[in-house]
Amino acid sequence: MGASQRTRPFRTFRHGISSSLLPSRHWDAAPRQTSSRAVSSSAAPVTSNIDGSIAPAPEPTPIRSSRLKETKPFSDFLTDTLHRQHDYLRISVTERCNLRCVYCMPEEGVPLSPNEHLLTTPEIFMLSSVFVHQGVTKIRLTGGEPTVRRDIVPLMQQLGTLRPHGLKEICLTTNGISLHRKLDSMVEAGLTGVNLSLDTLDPFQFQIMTRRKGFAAVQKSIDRILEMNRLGAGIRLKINCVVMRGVNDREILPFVEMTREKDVEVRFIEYMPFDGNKWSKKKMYSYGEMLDLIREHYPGLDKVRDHKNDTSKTWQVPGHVGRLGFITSMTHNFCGTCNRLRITSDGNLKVCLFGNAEVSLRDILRRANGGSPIDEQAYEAMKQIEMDRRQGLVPHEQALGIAPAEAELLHVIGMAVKRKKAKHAGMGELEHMKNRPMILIGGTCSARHPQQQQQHRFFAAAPRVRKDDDEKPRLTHVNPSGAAHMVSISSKQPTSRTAVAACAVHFSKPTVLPLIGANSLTKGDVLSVARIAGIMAAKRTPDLIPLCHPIPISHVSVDLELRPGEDEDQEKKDRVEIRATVSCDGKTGVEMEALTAASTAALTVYDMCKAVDKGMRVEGLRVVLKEGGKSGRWEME
Ligand SMILES: Nc1nc2c(ncn2[C@@H]2O[C@H](COP(=O)(O)OP(=O)(O)OP(=O)(O)O)[C@@H](O)[C@H]2O)c(=O)[nH]1
Ligand SMILES: C[S@@+](CC[C@H](N)C(=O)[O-])C[C@H]1O[C@@H](n2cnc3c(N)ncnc32)[C@H](O)[C@@H]1O
Ligand code: SF4
Ligand code: SF4
Repeated sequence: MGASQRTRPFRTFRHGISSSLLPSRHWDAAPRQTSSRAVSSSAAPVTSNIDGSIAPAPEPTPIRSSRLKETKPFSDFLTDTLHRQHDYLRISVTERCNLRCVYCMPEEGVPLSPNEHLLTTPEIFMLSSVFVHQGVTKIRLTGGEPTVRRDIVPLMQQLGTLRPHGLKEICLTTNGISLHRKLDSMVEAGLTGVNLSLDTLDPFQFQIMTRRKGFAAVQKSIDRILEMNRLGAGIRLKINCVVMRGVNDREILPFVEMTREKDVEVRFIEYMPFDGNKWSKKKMYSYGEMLDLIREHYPGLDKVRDHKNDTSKTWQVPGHVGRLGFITSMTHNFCGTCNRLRITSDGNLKVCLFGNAEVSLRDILRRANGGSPIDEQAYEAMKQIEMDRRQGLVPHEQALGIAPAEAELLHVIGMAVKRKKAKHAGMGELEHMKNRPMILIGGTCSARHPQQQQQHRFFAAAPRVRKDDDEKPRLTHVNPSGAAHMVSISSKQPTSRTAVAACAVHFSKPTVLPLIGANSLTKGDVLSVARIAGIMAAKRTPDLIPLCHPIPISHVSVDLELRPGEDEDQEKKDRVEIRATVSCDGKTGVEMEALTAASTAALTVYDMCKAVDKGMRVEGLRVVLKEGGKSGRWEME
């Protein structure tokens, strides 16, 4: 992308859309490449913006790129109102993991998104390409555990093709379990840095902290990196060690010793609270305490100058080859120089690690493919449409293809970045933050008050009609004498069941969504309050819906996503999309609970926004998935 595109002010873009973002040099006379292989690491440097494969690249010489850096103002889309320039993109490539670290994941793992919700490799590449052409110079692949993604190496190869366009670093954060098997091909693809998580140097303690075996495999990965570096690979290696008091704090000094002869940066991370990780202040070992402990044994410990965007504070023991870093998320925030954006594995852009607001980039991309996930074949077809568009064979207004997606992506990214706050909730407040996903409701709702177990007094809702053997219709919620009753489920076996319900609140004004995203409505944090309301409502369903059984719910989550309208005229309005998931181990399904959760969350959004938009509509309440019980899995088409 040329300088003029990079500096184009955001407001100007809103009104003069799309084609200017695809400079003709990217398209004219560009040879069409027909396979995804064409974008592998060995391909000629011909990538373009979102299509990534068909344009002549700028010369990749260091002199020229440094000159460009000096002369080009940074992209306005990636610059926030505090002038922070976001040139570092973290992409989560999977939700899965082969470990269960005590500070990160519950023992049973976390509920995974359906596969089709996750970004495909072409989608990750397309998004990366857009960001790189706007000025992102560093991409970190993370997760979950990124190495468990089957196509992680081909993905990295594709990202490697963005290097001539300004991408300087391709990094990986990994637990190292299977890295040694993929490392060589990753380095060949362009991997420049590995942050490897290792919290202990004791194999038994490893098993306690990760709830899995694998210490030897991690060592193998570290050894292989160091060996490749001795051969000149130049992989920047950092070891991430989360310090928990009473668990692994006795290993701080052995880790410092590791830097004596090994060229690594060992980074001690302050233990952060995440939902379900049983965080407590007592278990958090602070930066100050760690420094005191290390200084006691290494009095000459020296401060090393940090790069302005580093999350860690760097130190070195004189004479040691390696260095020490401290990630002080809990005690000293580093938000003032934040240069990070993140994309979740299901394609949402998050402008802050602790921020609540997310916007879906995946849906914008997929709209350009008629709403379907973009696989390699679809990606090739989209590129072809774009070629045809450039040659006038497809009308410019045609919604399919790459150009409309790219234009909308930049619009949405720019809006989200502009809404980024100065810092997250504030240090110290982190431990009290309410905006975490409330995944597990646990025993509290299943242990209902005995009064809640009684039959319900109301039966105004239309009962289901079932036919008896003699074909006479029978009302299932009414007994033979005509009195309302709850259908007996005593003969049913409990099974694990899940239901997902969805709906949306559509706004009549374009001003509301940004206010919610910036959390600046006078009534408070709309998304958090609505989420809690939905969860509470799910638990109260049998109190609201006549003849509904009280069910021992084991899990409720309510997700709310801000979706900007699809066009300038707001024809498809800005909306908050709501999705409620409820699970139980019970004898009857939980779709009523899911519907109640989704609708209550929607009503709460309505309540909190009615002062700024009286024309809101709650729409599309429906069950989208049911799983478990006799009928197995059902999903709305
Ligand atoms: N507050 C905050 N902490 C972060 C952020 N990104 C990473 N961290 C912290 O940094 C730790 C290590 O993360 P890594 O994935 O290794 O990434 P990193 O430290 O940002 O990576 P580099 O700076 O590129 O080495 C995480 O466990 C978090 O504690 C962020 O955006 N904000
Ligand atoms: C979530 S992991 C994902 C990448 C990869 N699976 C790994 O472990 O490196 C990214 C980083 O977050 C850190 N992390 C996870 N939970 C944390 C917590 N509660 N406090 C501080 N850091 C945490 C991990 O140690 C790891 O370095
Ligand atoms: S820290 Fe990484 S390896 Fe450990 S459970 Fe979390 S995602 Fe998995
Ligand atoms: S908490 Fe948010 S603003 Fe602060 S450094 Fe992390 S991502 Fe940036």
